[in-house]
Amino acid sequence: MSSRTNISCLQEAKRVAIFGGTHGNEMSGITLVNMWIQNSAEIERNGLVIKPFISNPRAVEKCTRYIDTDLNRAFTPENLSAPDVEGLPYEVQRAKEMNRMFGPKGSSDAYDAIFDLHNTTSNMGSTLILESSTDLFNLQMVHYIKKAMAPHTCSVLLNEHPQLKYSTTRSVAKHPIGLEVGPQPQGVLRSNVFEFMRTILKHALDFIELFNSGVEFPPCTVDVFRVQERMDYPRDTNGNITAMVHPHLQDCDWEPLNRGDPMFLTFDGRTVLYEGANTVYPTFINEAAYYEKQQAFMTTCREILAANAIRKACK
Ligand SMILES: CC(=O)N[C@@H](CC(=O)O)C(=O)O
Ligand SMILES: [Zn+2]
Repeated sequence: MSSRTNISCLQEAKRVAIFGGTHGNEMSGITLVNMWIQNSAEIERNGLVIKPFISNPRAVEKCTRYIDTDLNRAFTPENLSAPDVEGLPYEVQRAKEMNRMFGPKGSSDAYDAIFDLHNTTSNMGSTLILESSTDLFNLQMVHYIKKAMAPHTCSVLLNEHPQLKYSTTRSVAKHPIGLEVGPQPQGVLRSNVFEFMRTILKHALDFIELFNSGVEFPPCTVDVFRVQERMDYPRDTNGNITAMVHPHLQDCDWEPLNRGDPMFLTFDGRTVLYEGANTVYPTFINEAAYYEKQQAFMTTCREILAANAIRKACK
């Protein structure tokens, strides 16, 4: 069998957007994107159109996650097809506007790749977020980035969960990639987090430039953490939180949580144990933005995805 048999030929990626300020209090992406809007030399690549863009300028101005509703949940088919009437929530208007600029979502006119820059208050380190296990272009790209970032770890979170997947800002692109770097408090810029995000993006753009130049990427595997379940805080009958993330779990993102391990510490000093049968890998532990979403952390399971070799399709 010829070695060419398993090469997937994919379309060139010509138009790329970099979103910062999808959440107006996540300062690394906001600062990087504003910097690149001023001077784009650092993100320019041969044959690529790259658009740095502030997704939610009103939220950025107020340094708040959103004005009316979470922009990173707003790119639903219902919202995107809603008529342009007065009085729509600001983020729904903005989603429709961005869908016209970078989409339409799901169409051949959509941008090829969108990098959406986020920060977390959790101790997740550098994380790439994927929405599909079958997007070969993205799998090859995250493989390239992980290798380039070594010896630093870059984790991959895969959210394909039928109920827990949400309609992200980046989802208007053919290849949506989230960057999630932490820990960084909301409204705060930390130089280490800023520099990690900047370096990941550099490698990502290098990958796209190489791909477009005709380089072939051999088959690879990618270790991912697949979203499994959302875990809420313990609550009383009125719905008020009655416990904190246990000190043994706090900051232990991506580390195994086994049956019988401490999970929460109630205000009156009781330890609540994890009772699931299988080992899971928690992430987004004690993320500030998720209190309103009734989520203390998310469980994931480890999985190894395989990707075909890829190269640019000949026209
Ligand atoms: C802390 C935070 O904002 N995380 C992002 C994750 C993502 O982009 O998928 C969000 O919930 O929208
Ligand atoms: Zn965010």
